[in-house]
Amino acid sequence: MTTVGVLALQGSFNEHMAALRRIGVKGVEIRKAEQLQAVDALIIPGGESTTMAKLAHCHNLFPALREFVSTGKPVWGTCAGLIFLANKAIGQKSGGQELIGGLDCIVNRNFFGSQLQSFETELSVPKLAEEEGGPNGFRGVFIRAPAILEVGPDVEILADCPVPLETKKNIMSVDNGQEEEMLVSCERVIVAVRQGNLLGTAFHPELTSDLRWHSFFLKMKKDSSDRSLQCVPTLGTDLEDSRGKRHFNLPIYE
Ligand SMILES: NC(=O)CC[C@H](N)C(=O)O
Repeated sequence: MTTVGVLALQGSFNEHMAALRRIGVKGVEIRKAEQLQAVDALIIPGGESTTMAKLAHCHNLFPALREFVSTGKPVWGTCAGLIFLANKAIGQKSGGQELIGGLDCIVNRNFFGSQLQSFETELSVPKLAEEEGGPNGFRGVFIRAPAILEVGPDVEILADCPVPLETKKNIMSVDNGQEEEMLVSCERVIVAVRQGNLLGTAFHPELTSDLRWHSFFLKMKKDSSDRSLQCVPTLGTDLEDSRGKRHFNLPIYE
């Protein structure tokens, strides 16, 4: 049976665990390096990437996380998790932050502005619809979200979105009490990518009732000899884990 690890240091790991339960896949909260050996795929949730990096450093998780990425097992970073997976992040707090790396892209950490500039928008996701069915659109929940500014040649763009007027007007991005100039000249930015075994989304699919990104991720596999990671939809039900503990699905945005 497929087991998916969810990095559970900080951020929206509970929501990813609940999404996995809803599609009938076993999720395991990962807090220690050795736990990674027992999982087939890994989700790095949204939250706050600097804090997550400090916690990962304290728990000596970086070597094991980098090793996991290099094995070719599927790894999905959502929002702060996307920043964590990127080869380069700009707009970091002073002193910088450690990244896992592997995803050949440059992200801007708080591209869309502060928490107050969080927004929701309908994204066009043809690749997701092609592989998972359903509508061409997906409700993107962007919370103090990053954006992908540049991608390498092996990176497939799965979704982009127009830069909101508010972001364009915001030529100052405030971080750590310091104002830093951020000129927004582009009309659209990239918000979802795939590169081999790595998936990155700048938004939060785990906060919606549309589970297609989770199911899409579970079908990513190391090479053609691997069986795809199976999932059995159990929409709308609450599940017991292997120890008989009952978990209730969390409220989601409809
Ligand atoms: N919702 C999120 O994960 C926000 C990420 C945040 N911009 C960061 O730097 O970590």
